[in-house]
Amino acid sequence: MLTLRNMGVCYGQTSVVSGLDLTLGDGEILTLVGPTGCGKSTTLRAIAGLEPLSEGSLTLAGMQIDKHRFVVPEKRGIGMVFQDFALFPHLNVEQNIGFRVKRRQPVDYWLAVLGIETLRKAMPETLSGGQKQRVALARALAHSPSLVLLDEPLSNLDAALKDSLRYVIRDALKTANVPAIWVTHDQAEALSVGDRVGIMQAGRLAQIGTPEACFREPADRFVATFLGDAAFLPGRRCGETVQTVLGKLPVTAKDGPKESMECVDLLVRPDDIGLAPAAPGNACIDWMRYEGEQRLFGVTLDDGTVLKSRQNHECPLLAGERVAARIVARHPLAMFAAQ
Ligand SMILES: Nc1ncnc2c1ncn2[C@@H]1O[C@H](COP(=O)(O)OP(=O)(O)OP(=O)(O)O)[C@@H](O)[C@H]1O
Repeated sequence: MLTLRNMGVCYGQTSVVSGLDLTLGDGEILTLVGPTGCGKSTTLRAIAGLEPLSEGSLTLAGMQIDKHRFVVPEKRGIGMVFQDFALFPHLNVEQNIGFRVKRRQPVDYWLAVLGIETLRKAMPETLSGGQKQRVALARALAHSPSLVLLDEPLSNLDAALKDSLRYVIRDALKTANVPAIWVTHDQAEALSVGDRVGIMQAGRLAQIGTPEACFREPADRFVATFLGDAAFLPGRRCGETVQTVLGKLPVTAKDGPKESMECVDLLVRPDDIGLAPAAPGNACIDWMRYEGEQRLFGVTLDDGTVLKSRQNHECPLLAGERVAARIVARHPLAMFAAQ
């Protein structure tokens, strides 16, 4: 288990990470996403002991660490997986995995679980990127770490391999039942492999929660737009519903300030909008992008609101056509104060 309390990190006088609070349970995978330079790698480096804490504390496997109590990286029991694999070039696969591991059993076990038994005598330079990353993960897990940190583990691999290897890594972490923090640039990767997702902005956690909660009920507009295509439909609040040009819609109405909002914007994603040919309709198609399995449409409603709609690839609508746009989402929409 890992606990961060108000953790902060500075480079010189510059604070780059601050106020991080989180607890990772046994076997829990947290994915960390955010724009470039927001402090994701620095957070991992501080947890690993490669940067000192400037504020707050970190508790890991009974060790309490803060700016006065430092524990060297080798004593933290953390397994690291990097984007450049970082294998020892002069050691073969089983020697890499077994490096400083006293027993043979975990080496054989992770060779088998990760499907690389036949590569045990291979040298790193003869391996593909995907194979190297499996070896790097096996090496991290063979030490029975109390935490695994993964810094962009898939970013040096091609798209098709990325999609399959992400689940291989997730399954291996779950088999080991070890908590992990997995930094990625890829929102789809973060949402699909994390038990929870943390979205960072300018050194702070803007939101942390289950992938579904962060995607559907983002804490703010930054999270809403960072996690996926987002448009905002203006409306006027009346109780638990909001009156918009697309009808009266249910919203996620809960906490404090939102209660007092009257003029609001509702988060609508491309999958929330249905289109049908209609004259006169209520909208016009501005453009269409063919994506293979689907088509993405840019649509302007008659009141000037600009939205996107994603449809099946067989949808025959074309740019310039009049359409009836409607909300097809079956969940209440997230609501923000109007801007
Ligand atoms: N060794 C360093 N000395 C000074 N500043 C640094 C150092 N390493 C990183 N920074 C700065 O700290 C901030 C956070 O960097 P960090 O690498 O943690 O961001 P990141 O979210 O991982 O970015 P990316 O997604 O591009 O990898 C950036 O402004 C970066 O320029």
